[in-house]
Amino acid sequence: MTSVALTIAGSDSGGGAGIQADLKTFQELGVFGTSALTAVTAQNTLGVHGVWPLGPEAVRAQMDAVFADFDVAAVKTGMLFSGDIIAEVAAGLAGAGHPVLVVDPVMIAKGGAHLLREEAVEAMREKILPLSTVITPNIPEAEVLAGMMIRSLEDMEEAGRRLIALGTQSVVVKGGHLEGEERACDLFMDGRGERIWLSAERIRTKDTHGTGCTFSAALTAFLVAGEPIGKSVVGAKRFIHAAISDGLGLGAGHGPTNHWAYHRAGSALKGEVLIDS
Ligand SMILES: Nc1ncnc2c1ncn2[C@@H]1O[C@H](COP(=O)(O)OP(=O)(O)O)[C@@H](O)[C@H]1O
Ligand SMILES: Cc1ncc(COP(=O)(O)O)c(N)n1
Repeated sequence: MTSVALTIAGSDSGGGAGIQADLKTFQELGVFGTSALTAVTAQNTLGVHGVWPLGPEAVRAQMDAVFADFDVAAVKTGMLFSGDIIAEVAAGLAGAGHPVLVVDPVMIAKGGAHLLREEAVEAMREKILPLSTVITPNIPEAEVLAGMMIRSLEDMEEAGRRLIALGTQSVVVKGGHLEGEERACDLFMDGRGERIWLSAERIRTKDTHGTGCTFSAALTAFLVAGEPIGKSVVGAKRFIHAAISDGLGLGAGHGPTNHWAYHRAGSALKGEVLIDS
């Protein structure tokens, strides 16, 4: 049977992040993607040029329409923008019987634009985190949610523990932004003590627009395919590593990653990601 996932996120007109990255990634991994838009952004590789949020009732109506007609195996959230939208998304997820939920707590775009209002951080912490199967913050997002600075791999572990204490079942702290680390290291932890460090060569490229969206969409797709969470995280890391390695060179700024690189790379990817559990 065809598996269905729902992404609740913002639109990136540049096609590298947001809803567009999620749907492309779902498609590549054999999952049928549905979507609930939270906002439209006018965006390209040079930055975010405008943000137009939808009303919370429009977000909820999209979710309800999808849930009413499809058997949704997992939901992914990206840009949620405001406390009002978050409250409606949380209510919509409860109405759908709390499906498997991957939360990418998108806050600030690489160019500095706010994709989550500051007033909404508390709602993210209190209303969305406790519903999540896994949350995938980058370093600045983990710092805000866990309330601490992250300067080292040890700090990533402490932030992971704090996020689990806030109610998520598991967490991937993504280390792409960790200054001074030679490899791109991410940490998976769950509430039962499982811990996996994933690392891959840090690629020297400016084309990293949408890496977080693409990683969490791939994680969602592997979960939908029935993989256990640890294997899904490894699969997502391989997917994003291929997408960053095989760049497309599009646009004059921070270009998108290559969403079809994973299939082109095939089994050659196996050795690219080191796993330490
Ligand atoms: N230059 C890079 N080379 C290899 N992997 C990277 C690079 N930058 C980011 N990654 C990986 O891409 C994923 C998302 O990265 P990160 O930059 O931490 O999140 P975000 O895109 O949300 O800011 C992580 O798995 C991270 O390790
Ligand atoms: C609509 C939208 N959603 C999310 C991001 C974050 O992108 P990144 O994954 O590079 O942090 C973005 N730039 N635009």
